[in-house]
Amino acid sequence: MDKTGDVHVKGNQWQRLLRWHRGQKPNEEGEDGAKDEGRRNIILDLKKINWKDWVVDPAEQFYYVWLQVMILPIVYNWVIIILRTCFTTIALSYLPVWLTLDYLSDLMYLLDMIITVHTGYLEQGILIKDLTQLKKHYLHSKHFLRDLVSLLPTDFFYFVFGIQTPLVRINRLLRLPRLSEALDRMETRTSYPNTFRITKLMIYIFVLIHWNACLYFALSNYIGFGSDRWVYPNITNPEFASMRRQYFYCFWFSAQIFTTVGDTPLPKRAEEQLFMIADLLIAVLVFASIVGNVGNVISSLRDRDNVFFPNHELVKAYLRSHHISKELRQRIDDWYQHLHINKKIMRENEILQQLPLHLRTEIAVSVHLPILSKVTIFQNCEKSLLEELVLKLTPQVFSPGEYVCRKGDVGHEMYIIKEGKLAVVADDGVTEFAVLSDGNFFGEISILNIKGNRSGNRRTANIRSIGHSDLFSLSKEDLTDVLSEFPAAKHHLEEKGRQILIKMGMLEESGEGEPKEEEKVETKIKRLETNLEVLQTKLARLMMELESSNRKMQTRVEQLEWEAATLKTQLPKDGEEGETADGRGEGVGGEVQWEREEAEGEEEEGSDAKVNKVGQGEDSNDITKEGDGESTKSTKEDVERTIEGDKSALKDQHDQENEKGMDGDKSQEKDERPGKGDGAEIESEDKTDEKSRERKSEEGSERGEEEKKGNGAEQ
Ligand SMILES: Nc1ncnc2c1ncn2[C@@H]1O[C@@H]2COP(=O)(O)O[C@H]2[C@H]1O
Repeated sequence: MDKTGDVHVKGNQWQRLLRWHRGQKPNEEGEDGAKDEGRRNIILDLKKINWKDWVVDPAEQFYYVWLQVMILPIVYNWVIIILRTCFTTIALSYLPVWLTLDYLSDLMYLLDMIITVHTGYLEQGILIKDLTQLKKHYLHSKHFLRDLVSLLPTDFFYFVFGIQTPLVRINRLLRLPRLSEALDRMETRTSYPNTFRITKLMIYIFVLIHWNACLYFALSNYIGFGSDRWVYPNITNPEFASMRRQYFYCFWFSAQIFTTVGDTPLPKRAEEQLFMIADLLIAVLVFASIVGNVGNVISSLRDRDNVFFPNHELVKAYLRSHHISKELRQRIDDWYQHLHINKKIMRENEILQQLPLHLRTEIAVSVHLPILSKVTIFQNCEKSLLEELVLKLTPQVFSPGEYVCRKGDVGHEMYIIKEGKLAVVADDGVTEFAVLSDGNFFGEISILNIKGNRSGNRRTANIRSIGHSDLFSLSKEDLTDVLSEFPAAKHHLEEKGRQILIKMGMLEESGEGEPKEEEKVETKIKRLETNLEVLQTKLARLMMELESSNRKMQTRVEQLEWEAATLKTQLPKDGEEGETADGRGEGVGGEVQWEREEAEGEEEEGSDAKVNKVGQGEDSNDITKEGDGESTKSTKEDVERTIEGDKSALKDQHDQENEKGMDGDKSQEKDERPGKGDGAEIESEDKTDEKSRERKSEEGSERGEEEKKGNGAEQ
């Protein structure tokens, strides 16, 4: 692939990634194509809807739009019902219009109820879409009762009170909570929440003044138009007869009260005074809420500015109190001015802190991805790494002529140029070695620990901003974190740094560095070999120990067999002597025998241990000692257990044989068949006698030898 083709493919990759982050599908036809496809999808979706099981998700756009639509009938009822009730001329003059609008609003109320039944709700975080459940939920809720009452056909009261009494429709005002739901939704969605809040407040105040105006007109009518200066003038007077004049006069009168202007005629009658008292009390609240809300909006605007831009006032005061030079102060002012004019936001991490991490990442990616896509080292990196990286970037702005770093300083971060031009300059500040621009990076050499870098962690050059420069800084720790997972980028960065160092003659000869590496590898191999030898010796020793303990076990098992056989041979005699003598003799003899054997075992263990200790190397002391101890212990315990088991087995056997013997004598008395069992028993007894004699002679010789050894050792 040629160079341009490569760049094109990369560009597409970045565009696709960017689209993915903006929640769009990659579409080769471009933005318009995507929109058309979106529209087509909506139409297809509408066709596919099964209206019987249709359920509205409260988070989706349709629900939001419907709520906005519902603002109209609710506001209509809140404004017009009272107007028609108090201004009868207005009610009767436009009656067909009012009736049409009334029943249209009723239809919308009905539709709203149907939509509410079909609106899903969350239960344990899951949207319930089952219609029977939804119906049950709505019918049991307090909203249902309110909605139902607000839609009761109270218009039938027209037949009782007459068509000029629209007050019969007062129940329509009960839908007010739906209005506040709609306005709350709008407030969370709008991009201008402060403007929205002020508008909402003004609408509320307008409705309040309107109601007050209507009531004032109704009270004036009750007292009598023009009966004093406070009430509405006589409507027979042509100047005050028109409907428009009537309404505007009353509205103006109310507005004066609620804005606490108070330039209204003095009330004379008790009804008038009561009305004024109530109005003035409400006016205090209204005024307070206006002042409070506007104050809130202003302070939130100031807060926004303070978060978006550093507080210039504070810095100015500080500079003044410390008598900073005029020239420096001017530079600081310029810097602030540049931030404000170009809307450079410096504290984006702080602003976005309240958002969850995944949303913050998406925002950061969509804001900074176009810049990062220009940086060569990050062009092929994985999405997850980019996301990680993008959250660690800190924006910085430098003024013209300002130094970003100076040669010899310790490097703590590297920089990526978002916008602007910077020069690599000599110490005289004039000679330019290179000019860096958008998408370039610098400051990596001093933080990368490049092998052979003579400057170590010091900056190798001065970097000066030519104009205003927008940079991203990336701290050494964050860069190390990212690069540890992304070796290709690390290699690229190091390579670029090495090239610069070679050009500057600041890289130690490659020949000097390599032997050190080789030496390291050799030492490692040697250490590994020594470790292997030690392990082999340990293994051999363990094998030896295993063999010797096997042999010991075999000898002891043989001894036990021999003793068992000896006891068998003694049985006929003992049987004659009686049980007690036999048991005692066996017990004493056995104990003596086992004591001797244990002593032998201990002697042997001791000697083994001595041999081991002599043979152990320095490294393996602990392991071998532990191993020895445990194996010896376990062997000893096993043998003891075997011996005890055998002893009891022998005793049982002996007892059984005694019994058998006695039984045998008895049975012999009964069973008179010749040769039954006797011959065989006598033969076996003879053989065992021979064997036992041989064993005893062997044992005697062994004991003699051991005694000799023991004496020798004592001597
Ligand atoms: N000749 C050069 N061309 C481009 N960049 C350079 C040049 N010399 C130094 N730099 C960059 O300037 C940076 C100064 O700080 P560092 O030494 O950390 O890393 C250095 C390089 O990234």
